[in-house]
Amino acid sequence: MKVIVVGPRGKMGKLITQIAASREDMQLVAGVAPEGRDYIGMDLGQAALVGYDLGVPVVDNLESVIDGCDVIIDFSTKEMAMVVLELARKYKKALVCGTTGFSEEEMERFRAAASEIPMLYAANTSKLVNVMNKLLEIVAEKIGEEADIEILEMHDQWKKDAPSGTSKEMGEIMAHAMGKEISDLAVYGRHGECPREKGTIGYHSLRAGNIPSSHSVYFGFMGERLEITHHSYNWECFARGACDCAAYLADKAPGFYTIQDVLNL
Ligand SMILES: NC(=O)C1=CN([C@@H]2O[C@H](COP(=O)(O)OP(=O)(O)OC[C@H]3O[C@@H](n4cnc5c(N)ncnc54)[C@H](OP(=O)(O)O)[C@@H]3O)[C@@H](O)[C@H]2O)C=CC1
Ligand SMILES: O=C(O)C1=N[C@H](C(=O)O)C[C@H](O)C1
Repeated sequence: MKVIVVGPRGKMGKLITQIAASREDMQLVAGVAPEGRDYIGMDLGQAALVGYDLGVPVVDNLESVIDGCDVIIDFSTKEMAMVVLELARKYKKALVCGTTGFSEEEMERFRAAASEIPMLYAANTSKLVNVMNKLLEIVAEKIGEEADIEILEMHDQWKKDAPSGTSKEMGEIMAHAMGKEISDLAVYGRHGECPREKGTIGYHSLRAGNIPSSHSVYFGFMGERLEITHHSYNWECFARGACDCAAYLADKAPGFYTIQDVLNL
């Protein structure tokens, strides 16, 4: 499978390139970086600290290399992800997007593209986070309406979006398990009525140091609480998941695929 990585110098892009380079079922064909960077033209293996040359370049124009790939893996910015999406559609290439921070209208553009290309969007590509999502679905369905539900996420100081894509997805999963829409349940920060209506979902975001990612969901009752938590120690679990998603698309027809399809959850 021939792979292009967008943002190969980023925290995720670097690891994705390193993992793809180590896989026998993947061949890297280029990395795509923003215009003007001093690593444009460098060998992708050097730019992404793979440790050896890959014999393919980092370029600043996806369109100049897109013909040579089967799949594009994008973990960049929400602006660049939209450019990548339109080019993937134009050239009929499979796309894995793990970038976060999109509006509902932008998410709809990913879903619409699925009629033309194999499209996999995943706000979190860790296996254990997606197992956690299954647990949240069960708990919210059983006791969500009676609980004070709080989502607390922590990330590094550089993360641009808040709440995280994962916590937004967790909120949606719990709302649907309660037969509701998240837009009717979401409360951002500790504002508004006190105590809050049961079953509403509070979002809290912390940004500190180099924390890779932590998500906790608290279900508060009187006299007891249930906490479900995932911690990642680095970004490797997400990068491995991203490569698994790309491999999953190898023989797929156009359609909207999810990480649950990949993990068979
Ligand atoms: N789905 C998941 O499981 C995960 C998702 N993410 C999401 O992935 C995204 C990236 O995260 P992270 O790696 O931490 O961020 P970084 O800021 O470390 O990396 C982003 C990369 O995108 C590159 N970039 C920016 N603009 C362009 C452009 N126009 N063309 C090409 N490349 C561009 C940057 O280039 P340069 O370095 O030159 O500035 C940078 O290398 C975020 O939205 C994050 O939330 C993160 C982890 C896991
Ligand atoms: O930016 C990150 O680091 C992460 N972003 C994703 C998100 O917004 O949920 C996934 C994971 O939490 C790491």
